[in-house]
Parts: sequence; C-alpha cells; structure tokens
Amino acid sequence: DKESPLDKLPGPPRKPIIGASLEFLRMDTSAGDLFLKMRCYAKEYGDRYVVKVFKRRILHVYGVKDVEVVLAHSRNITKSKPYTFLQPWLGTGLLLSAGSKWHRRRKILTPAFHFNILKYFCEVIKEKSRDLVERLKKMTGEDVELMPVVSDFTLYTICETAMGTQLDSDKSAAVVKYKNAILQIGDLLLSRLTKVYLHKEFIFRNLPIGRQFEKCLDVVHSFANGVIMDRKKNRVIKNTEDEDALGRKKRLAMLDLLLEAEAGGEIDLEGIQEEVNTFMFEGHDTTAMALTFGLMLLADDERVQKCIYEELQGIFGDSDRQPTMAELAEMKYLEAVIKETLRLYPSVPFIAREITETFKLDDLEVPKGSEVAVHIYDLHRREDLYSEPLVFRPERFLDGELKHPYGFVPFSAGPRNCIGQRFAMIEMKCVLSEICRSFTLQAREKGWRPKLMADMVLRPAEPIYVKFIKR
Ligand code: HEM
Repeated sequence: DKESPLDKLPGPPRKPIIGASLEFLRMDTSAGDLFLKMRCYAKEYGDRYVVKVFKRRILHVYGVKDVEVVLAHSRNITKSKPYTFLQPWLGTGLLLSAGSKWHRRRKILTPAFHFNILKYFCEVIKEKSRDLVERLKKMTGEDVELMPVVSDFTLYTICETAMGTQLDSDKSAAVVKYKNAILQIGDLLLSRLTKVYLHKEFIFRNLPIGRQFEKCLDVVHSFANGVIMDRKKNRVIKNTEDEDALGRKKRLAMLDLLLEAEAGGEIDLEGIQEEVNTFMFEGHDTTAMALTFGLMLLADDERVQKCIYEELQGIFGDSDRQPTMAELAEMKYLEAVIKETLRLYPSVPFIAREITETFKLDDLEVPKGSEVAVHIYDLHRREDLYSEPLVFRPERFLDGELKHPYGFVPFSAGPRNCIGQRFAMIEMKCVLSEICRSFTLQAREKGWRPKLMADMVLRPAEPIYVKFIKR
C-alpha cells in the first residue's frame, strides 16, 4: 500500500491493513447510525477528512471551494465503487455509467426534458396533482402518513409522463410491491456498505442478504419490464406535433425516444431496461422525499403557508383553474420554499466519484485511484454560507443571502448534474400549489423533526404525519 498525499489529512483512526473499517461494522443502519456518524466526522475533523478502508482512501469534502472543483471537473465523472452495488438493478444507465457510454446516453436522453416536452408533461402533472388533492380531501382532519401517499403521486407521475404508461387501479398492488422493494434495496445496500466483507460479489451473492437482494431485483425489474412492454404495445405516436382524435397534441414520452433509438440501432433492449429502471427510480424517489420534507416543514410553519397562499391568490384570485407554465414560473415565493426544503433536506445528500485523473484541491494532490465524497447535506448547513443555517426561512433565497453558486447544489452541478431538474421543479411547484390552495396543513407536534437516514436518497427514519384541513 503506497503512501498517498491524502494520508496527512485527519479522519477516523487508521489501523494497519484494515484502516477504519471496524468503525462501521456493527452499525444499525436502519436507525440512521451511519448518517449520524458522517455528521460527527464532519464536526470532528473539519472540511476535509479521509476515511480509509483497506487500500481505499475516501476523501470527504463539504467546503464550497472544494465542492466546486470536484463537481465542475470535466473528466472526473466516474461514480465511486459503492455505486456498483446498484448495477444489478440499474445496470449502467445514465446514473451509473461513465465515459463514452454516458456521453452517448446523455445525448439521446437530453431532448426528453426539453421545454416543449415539459409543457406536455405539465398537463399530466396537473391531472395527477388534482388526483392527489381529491385523495387528501377524503382524509381531511386525519393524521396522514406522508411518504406512502406522496410517493404514489410521484411514481404515477413519472410513469405517465416520461414512460407514457398509465398505471391503472389494478396495478396498485404492484406499485406497493415496487416501492417496498426499493426501500428494501436501500436497507440491504446500507448493510452491505458498512460490512466490508460483503463488498465481494461472490460472498454477498451466496449469503441470505444477497438472496434477499435478488428477490427485490425480480420485483423492480418485472415492474419496469411491464412498463416497457405496455408502451411498446400502445405506442403509435411518432412526434410531438401529432394530434389525437380530439385534436389535442400528443406527447413524446422519454421511453418513446428510447424505442426510436432502438429502431435506429443506437440502443438495445437491455439499454432501454437500464434507463427505464434508472429514471423510474431517480424520477420518483427523489421528488417524493423532497415533497415529504417540504410538506412537513410547511405544516410546522403557518407564516410560510400564509405567504404561499397570498402569492397564489395574487395569481388565481378566486378561480380554481390550474396553473399554466407561465404561472408556475411566477410562483417565486413557492420556488424559494422548495429551494429552502432542498437546502435543509437535499434528496441526494452526498455524491461520490472515483478519481480517474489526478487533480488538485488548492495544494492538496488528490491522486488517481482515490475516491471523493461531496456532502451536499453538510455544505447546505454551513454557518459561513447561511445565517442560522438550521432555521427554515425561504426568504433567504429571495434576498440574495447566498453569494457562492456552489453553495446550493441539490441537483449537483457540472457535467453530471441532474437531467430531471426542471421536470422536478415543475412537478413540485404544481402539486404544492394545488395542495396549498386546497388545504391548511397542521403538524402533529410543533417543532418536531424526524431522525434521518440516507441510502440512495435522504429519508426520514420514522414516519411523518400531517393533517390536511380543507380551506
Ligand atoms: C427533487 C428532485 C431531485 C433531486 C434533488 C435530484 C438530484 C440529483 C443529483 C444530486 C444528481 C447527481 C447524482 C450523482 O452525481 O451521483 C442527480 C442525477 C440524476 N437525476 Fe436527479 N434529482 C431529482 C429529480 C430527478 C428527476 C425527476 C429525474 C428524472 C425525471 C432525475 C433523473 C436523474 C438522472 C437520470 C441522473 C443521472 C444524470 C447523469 O449522471 O447524467 N432526477 N439528480
């Protein structure tokens, strides 16, 4: 094991050969212990620290300048090793791929999120938002557990927009199974991450945990395959300008772009499966968590709810019509609320890269072969970037408090930023505006905040309940 410039940095004690691997071995990952430990490390060791696990050196950063250098780097865009644990599920789809494959796929998929397409998607999102409001009306006054209800909304939305597939009510059991399998995959991933002996594929596969993982894969893959087959069967539209029998313009779903690329020989069925699995997961779980935390914060803050309501009254008056894209863009206060939610609870709390080309952070050389983890969660709570960083105050995004462009990166930044960023903002604005026009929200317990955990995304480690009271 050759010495590395990173060895000079602080971090949990490194034992000979095994490094710090014992620190993680007995963790209760389901209770968020790993998440808490990372917060303690940041406090104890400062802006840059290294966790060594056998020969792997993982540099952890959350200083704004370091974050900028890492995320803006145009060639260090390979994801770090633990992401490979997700490959049996997501293949090397857009999230996990690297090199020329990533470039090719990004090029095929970028048009799927063009403004004109988003305009068509917006119609579906509005429909789904209304459905959610109707569902919540039936539960008025009850303590509603947010996560299952909200993630239904985001999953149906991604399927009916990007995938162009309707999830009929007879599929509701399959939807629940799919969502539970993803949660279980998250748990298994965390267990595997903290137990270094499970990193080896052949050991993992042959233990009960690996067999459980296999079962989850069957569930998520068969759900995604159903979506692909359904679209293949029903696809008739060739471009966005086509009209249906009623003269309404038709939408070109992302899945259609992929199927066209298949016909043109640019991608094969396996490639399509990778992308459908990737987008179904990234496109629903991230927004579900942001909305869950957002509704929790709103329920706890009458003042902010009032400001949103006033903004919406200014746009719609007493009319109950749904927003146009232009009106969504007018909702500046609501946008600040969403940003403030993503600051405090970034759905993707950290991202990690494998360094394929040696680079420098100031004077510190970060050698090829090491890994870098960027902690968006800790960056967003820095006192030198945000005043009273733990306080929920959307106005900070209106009064120009943040000076550094890399101080707020919930969608990452640079070449590997989130391809669904604009989609997500439209979806969140649309549904939150519908909810705030229809209900006032009440927290179960004033000032309460859940424990947190992070697998692929940041989640509450305990259920969050909110009351929806009809206006
Ligand atoms: C609140 C919502 C969302 C947040 C906070 C979010 C955040 C992120 C972040 C931080 C990354 C970088 C991940 C990394 O480097 O490891 C990312 C990538 C990605 N996101 Fe999102 N995302 C959101 C919604 C969406 C939606 C709605 C979609 C799809 C419709 C989507 C699709 C993707 C894909 C495919 C990638 C990989 C892009 C690439 O590597 O080229 N995301 N997202």
